[in-house]
Amino acid sequence: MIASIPDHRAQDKAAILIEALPWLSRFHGKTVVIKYGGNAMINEELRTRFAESVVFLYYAGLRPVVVHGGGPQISAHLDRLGLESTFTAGLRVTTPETMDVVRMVLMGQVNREIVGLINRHGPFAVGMSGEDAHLFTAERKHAVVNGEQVDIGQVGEIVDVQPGAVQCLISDGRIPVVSGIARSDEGVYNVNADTAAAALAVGLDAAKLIMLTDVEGLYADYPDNTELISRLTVGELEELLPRLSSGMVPKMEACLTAVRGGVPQAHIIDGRVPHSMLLEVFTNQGVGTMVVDEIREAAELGAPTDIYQDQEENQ
Ligand SMILES: Nc1ncnc2c1ncn2[C@@H]1O[C@H](COP(=O)(O)OP(=O)(O)O)[C@@H](O)[C@H]1O
Ligand SMILES: CC(=O)N[C@@H](CCC(=O)OP(=O)(O)O)C(=O)O
Repeated sequence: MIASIPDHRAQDKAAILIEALPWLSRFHGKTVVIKYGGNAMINEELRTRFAESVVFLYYAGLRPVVVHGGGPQISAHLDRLGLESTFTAGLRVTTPETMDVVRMVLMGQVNREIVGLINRHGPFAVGMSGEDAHLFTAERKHAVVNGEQVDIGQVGEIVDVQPGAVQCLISDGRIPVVSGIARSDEGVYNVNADTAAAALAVGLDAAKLIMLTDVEGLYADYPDNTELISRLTVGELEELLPRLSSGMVPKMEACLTAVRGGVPQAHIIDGRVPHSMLLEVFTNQGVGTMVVDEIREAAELGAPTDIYQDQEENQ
């Protein structure tokens, strides 16, 4: 009997699947922290596709951990209550009244919805607040405007991460879904979700931090020029940071914290594109903006680079 040859479409699918092989091998068993921003969860279709991608990563042998935001959802709820949203240097000015709404929307609405969507596929997702089991401990953070410190209320800066409870969930085959609220002996704090995701990625020694947002990645000269920067070293990012504007500031600072803290790669990708996360993890071309530490990368590849040569020349 002669075996029938599959048509071209089936062969194309096989080629796409086999392209993922080196990435499956590289990331098998590795923890990947995914920051899911409020702007990338604006409709049911996107939220459903996001949950599918997370479950796909899980079945592919990675250990996904989700840290979610919900800024637009918090603002919408404050608006319904007749309360104004005020941001200073990209951070929400958080009065005690605002803090109650932040906590309610993040844990009672956004976290529940993500957990529910992932759990359509099996008993995987477990929701947690950064307050649980001392996951995130914070201190009060001040914003800096024109070199002056400005009081922005109950906004926190994470000073300690105890990832034990998250690690237990991962070992038990679960997908932790974490909101960026932090505790302290004085009370609770509202933490920017990008910052919380970076702190957790470092605490878990993650192989990657992926941030989903509502743009393709980091643009070189936003808003005048939307040319995408596809790869950037921590040194280049440090130089660029003072010229960035609000939304991207916490995001790029978070990439810097993660990579400086030992996470090999941090990525900003477009959460409006269904399954963009899978394109980032499993395809050769990648998507969005990737931040790497050039010295660490060179050491892993075992190849001499200009940096090492420069250092030798300077010695
Ligand atoms: N250089 C830049 N490149 C891309 N986007 C930028 C840049 N500077 C500012 N932004 C803004 O940052 C926004 C993303 O940040 P944010 O609104 O906080 O998203 P999220 O809810 O995903 O955390 C973009 O929609 C864009 O308007
Ligand atoms: C201090 C601070 O600004 N906290 C954010 C927390 C949510 C968040 O970061 O959500 P996105 O990722 O969707 O922007 C806020 O209150 O909006």
